[in-house]
Amino acid sequence: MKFYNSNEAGEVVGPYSHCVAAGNTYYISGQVPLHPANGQLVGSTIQEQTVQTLCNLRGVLQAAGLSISNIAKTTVFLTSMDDFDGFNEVYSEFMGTHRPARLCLGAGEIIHGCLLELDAIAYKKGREQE
Ligand SMILES: CC(=[NH2+])C(=O)[O-]
Repeated sequence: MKFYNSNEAGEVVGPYSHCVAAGNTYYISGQVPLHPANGQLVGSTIQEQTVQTLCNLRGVLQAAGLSISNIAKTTVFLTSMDDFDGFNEVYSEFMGTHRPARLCLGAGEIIHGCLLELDAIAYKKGREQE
């Protein structure tokens, strides 16, 4: 396995790595809307927080040599399903024409009062098994 961490996604907030590759499959830890530079929550609306979360996701993807097109599946946790449309608005723009599989569900509480958390599984062809 190979372990990746990104300065563009901020410090991890617990005992885990930003991303772990097992062969050609990459497991990206839950991303939240905390700013990479200072760890502070960015934004108060679901749109603002989704932008920061996806920027952090992009930072992790880049650290592992991946891009959006490598994402096979995401899991999204929202503290309120009333934010579903607002989240989708930003997520859809971020993904462009790429449409990974997805699970989206409501969560009781997310660290630091974040409105969402999102993790991802990505795939990259041609890596040696490690
Ligand atoms: C924020 C997060 N990914 C965790 O596991 O605590």
